[in-house]
Amino acid sequence: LSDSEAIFNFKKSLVVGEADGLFTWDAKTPPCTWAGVLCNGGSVWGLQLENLELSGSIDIEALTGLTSLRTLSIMNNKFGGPFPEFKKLGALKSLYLSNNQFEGTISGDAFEGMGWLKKLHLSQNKFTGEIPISMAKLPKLLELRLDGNQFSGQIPEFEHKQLVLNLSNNALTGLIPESLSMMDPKVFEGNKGLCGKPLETECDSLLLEVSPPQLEVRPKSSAIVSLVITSVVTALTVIIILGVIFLLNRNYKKKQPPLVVEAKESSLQKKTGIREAEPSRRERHRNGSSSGNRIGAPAGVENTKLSFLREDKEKFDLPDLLKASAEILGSGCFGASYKAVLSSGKMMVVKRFKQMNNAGRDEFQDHMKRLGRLKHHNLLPIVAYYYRKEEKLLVCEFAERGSLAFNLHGNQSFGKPSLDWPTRLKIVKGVARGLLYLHEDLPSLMAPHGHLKASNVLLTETFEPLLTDYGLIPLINQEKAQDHMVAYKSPEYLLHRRVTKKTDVWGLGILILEILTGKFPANFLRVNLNGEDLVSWVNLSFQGVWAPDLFDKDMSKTKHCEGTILTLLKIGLKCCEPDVEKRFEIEEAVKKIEELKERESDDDDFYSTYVSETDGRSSKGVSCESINMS
Ligand SMILES: Nc1ncnc2c1ncn2[C@@H]1O[C@H](COP(=O)(O)OP(=O)(O)OP(=O)(O)O)[C@@H](O)[C@H]1O
Repeated sequence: LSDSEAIFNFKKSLVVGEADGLFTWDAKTPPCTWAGVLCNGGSVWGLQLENLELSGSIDIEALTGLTSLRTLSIMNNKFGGPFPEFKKLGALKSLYLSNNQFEGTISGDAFEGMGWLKKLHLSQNKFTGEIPISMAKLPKLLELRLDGNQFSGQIPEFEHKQLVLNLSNNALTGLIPESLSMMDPKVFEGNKGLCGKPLETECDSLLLEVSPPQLEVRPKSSAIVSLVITSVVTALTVIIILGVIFLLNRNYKKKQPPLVVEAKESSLQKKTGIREAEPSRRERHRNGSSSGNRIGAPAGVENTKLSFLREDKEKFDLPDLLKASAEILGSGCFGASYKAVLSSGKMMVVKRFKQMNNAGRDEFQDHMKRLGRLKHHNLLPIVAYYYRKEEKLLVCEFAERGSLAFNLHGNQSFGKPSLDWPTRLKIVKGVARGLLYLHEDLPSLMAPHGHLKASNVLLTETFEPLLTDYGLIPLINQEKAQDHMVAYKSPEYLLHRRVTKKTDVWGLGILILEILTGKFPANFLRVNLNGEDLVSWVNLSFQGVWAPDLFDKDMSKTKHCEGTILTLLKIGLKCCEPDVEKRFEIEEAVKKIEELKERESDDDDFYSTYVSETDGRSSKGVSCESINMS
C-alpha cells in the first residue's frame, strides 16, 4: 500500500468542513505536495491537520498503512466520540488531539506499547474517568496536557524526570503523588478535590491512607497460578504456529522460480512531467553542444539547457537530470523539491518554482548570476538554473541530513538522539554568519534572505548549517510572496506593509526561539486559538531566570550551560522585538551570538555528541559565562 493510498483510505472516514481544507489531496499529485502532509525523503512522517473543521472518525487501520508516521495532529477540529485506538500506531512520537469533542473514559491500557510517545496533548476535550495507568508508564513521555477535561479519581505516579504537565481544570481528587509535589501549583489548579504539595490545601488524615494507583499492580497468589498457566499455553501455541509457518515457507520457496528484481526507476521527468522545450530555430542554428550552458552565456538566447552558475561543480545537461531517478522531498508554497540521482551517482535537488514570474528573462538571469556569485561556508550554492517562461528550476546539491526543521521536529529514525545544545549553538552561529554575509553582499535587497525558516536551513554531515532559498523576493510573484514568504509574516509587514533589512533579523529571532524551545512556529505563525504566537509564548513564560519548561526537553544539555542558553534566548527575543527601531541590527545580533564563546575543556561531558572534534568550527566546549545583554 502506498502512502497516498493509505491517506485516501484515512480520508474516507473524515467529514471535511465547508472550506475543504483538504482540496489539495489529489491522487494525481504526490502526497508530499498535499496540505498538512509532512514528508522526509519522500515518505510521510507527519499529518498536521489542524483548524480544518474536520469531523467524522479517525480510521486507525488506515493510518497503520503510513509506516513512517511519527507525528499526528488533529488539534482544533470537531472530532467526537471515544478515544481512538492510537496504540496501534506504536511508533508515534507525538499525538495532538486538543480542542476537539472527544469524550468518555480512556481504558487503562490505551497507551500500552507506545514506547516512543513523547508528546501527548488531549486538552480541552470531554474525557472522563481516571487517567489511564498506561499513560503514566509511557517510558519517553516529555509533555502531557490533559487540562480542560473531566478526568476524575486520583493522579497516578509519574516517574518521568522532566515532565511538562498540565492537569488543570479537571475533576481530579486525592493526594498529589510525591513525584509531582515539586511542580508549579498551576499544573493542578481547577481540581477542587486535590490536596497535598504543591497545593496549599492539606489532605486530612483519612485521605492520606489512600495511596495513588501504583504503577506495578502485584498479582495475588491465585492470580499468579493462572498467569503461569496462561503463559505456558501461549508459549506452546506460538511455537507450534512458528513451526507451521517455517515449513510452509520452505515448501513455498522451493516452488518459486528465482526472484527477478524489476528495477522500477522513476525518473524526474516521469515524476514531474517537466519537458525540455523544443529549441527555437535560432538556437538550433547557433550550436548544438550537449554540455550545460556555462556562466555568462548570452542572456535570452538558449532556453533548452541548464545554465550553470558554478564552475567548480560537476556539469550535466537537462536530459541527464530528467533521466535521473527521482523522489520527492516535499513541497512548499512555491512548488515541490525533488532529489535526483544522476548516473554518476551525484545527488542533486531540483526545486520547481511555480511562482517566479515577477521578473522577465533578462532580469531573472541577472539576478541568478548575482546569487551564483555568492560564496560562503553557510550558504547552499545554487549550482544551476533552468529558465523558460512556463518552467523555472533551481538545482543545488543534496544535503544528506536534511533540514533543521526535520532534525528538530521530525527525526523519524528510532533511537536517534535529538540535536544537543552545543550542536544547536553551532547551528545558530552558522545561520547568523550566513545571514550577515547575505546582508553584506546583497545590500540592495530589502530582506536579503526573506524566507529564513527551519526548513530552509539544511545540515551538512558535521551539522554545519547551510541557508537555502535566499534572495528570491525579487523573483516571486508579489501576491504569492505576501501569502507565504516568512518576511511577509513579520510584525512590520502585518502592521505597516513594510519589509526591511531588520525583517531578516526577526526571522533569525524566531529561528533561535524555535531551536531553543523545540516549538514549531508554523503552529504559532498562524496564531493559535489563544491568539498566542511563539514570541508572546516565550515572553509570557520567561521570567528572566532559568525555567526548564521553556526549553526543548530533547536538547541534552552540557553541564552548567544555563547562562549561555538564557543569553541566547534573550538575543532571540531582542531579534523579535516588534518595534523595528528597538530590534537588533543584524551586525549587533551576530556579534552577540559570536560572543557566546567556545571554550577549550578537557571535560568529556563538554563535547557535543554530534559535533566532530576534528571540525575546527565546531562548538565543542561552549562557554557558560553569562553575557551582558545591554
Ligand atoms: N538541497 C536539499 N537537500 C536536502 N533537503 C532539501 C534540500 N532542499 C530542500 N530540501 C527539503 O525538501 C523539502 C521541501 O523543500 P521546499 O523548499 O520545496 O519547501 P519548504 O522549504 O518546506 O517550503 P518553502 O517552499 O516555503 O521554502 C523540505 O523539507 C526541505 O528541507
